[in-house]
Amino acid sequence: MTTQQLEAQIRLKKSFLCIGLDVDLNKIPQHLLATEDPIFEFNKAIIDATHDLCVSYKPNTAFYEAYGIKGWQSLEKTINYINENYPEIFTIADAKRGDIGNTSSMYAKAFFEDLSFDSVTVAPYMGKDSVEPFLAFENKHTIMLALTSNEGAFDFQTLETNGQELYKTVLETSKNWKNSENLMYVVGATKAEYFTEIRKIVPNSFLLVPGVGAQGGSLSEVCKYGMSENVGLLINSSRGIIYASNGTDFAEKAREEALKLQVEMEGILSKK
Ligand SMILES: O=c1ccn([C@@H]2O[C@H](COP(=O)(O)O)[C@@H](O)[C@H]2O)c(=O)[nH]1
Repeated sequence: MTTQQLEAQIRLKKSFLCIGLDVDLNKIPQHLLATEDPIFEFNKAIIDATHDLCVSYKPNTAFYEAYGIKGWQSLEKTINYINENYPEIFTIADAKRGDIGNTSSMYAKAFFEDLSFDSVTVAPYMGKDSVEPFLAFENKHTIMLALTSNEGAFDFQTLETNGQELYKTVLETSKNWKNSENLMYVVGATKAEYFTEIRKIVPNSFLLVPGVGAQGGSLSEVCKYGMSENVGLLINSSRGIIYASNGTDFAEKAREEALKLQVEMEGILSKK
């Protein structure tokens, strides 16, 4: 999917919501455990109930890898289901990969070719040659960690190196990499006060913003400081939506939570 197609979906749906599909078998409704593939059945119901309210789904691969080969099969079925039934949705494999060049190329093939995700998250720690293999894929997007939502973000990301905070160096340096137009960045919703500075460096890039909902980040604060001319934000909520209920009404309740965020987003977009 191109960036322009994603922007068109945001305008059409009046939403820049990304729903996180972080499926934990201990948290999903009991009745699904009797099915052959509880993870897929859960995702399918959530997707069918919410696809018109969001522009993106983000399975975090940890929640699938934790269940071995069966989990990976559930991930494959989930991405195929989205691509076949809702091809307008922007898909994110939250896998936080990155390694020496030839290994990164194989990670990129796994997520972009084998699984057909639109994007994958990567860690910037190994530098340019670990990220450029992902950027080489046309109409695919590499979402690089910049300033994460957790407390540990302050351990390294905000430390000063050569007179500026490391996350700023990551943003600035990566703009010069080959095919950098395929880059997006992760910035946590819990760090809303940093968005003004971030927008000075990457005024037009898409930012994937996790941390609204269960982690307490504020949607309105993020939008106030982080919204670009073309919106440029994908706001993620996972647990806050998908675990709204663990009864038979789980998909309905997930829709209600997604709708609350979509309505807030529509309000923000109308004032833009
Ligand atoms: O800085 C980051 C980067 C990634 N995440 C991931 O996003 C979701 C958030 O889930 P919630 O349940 O809405 O808190 C999850 O997959 C994280 O691993 C993040 O939270 N912060």
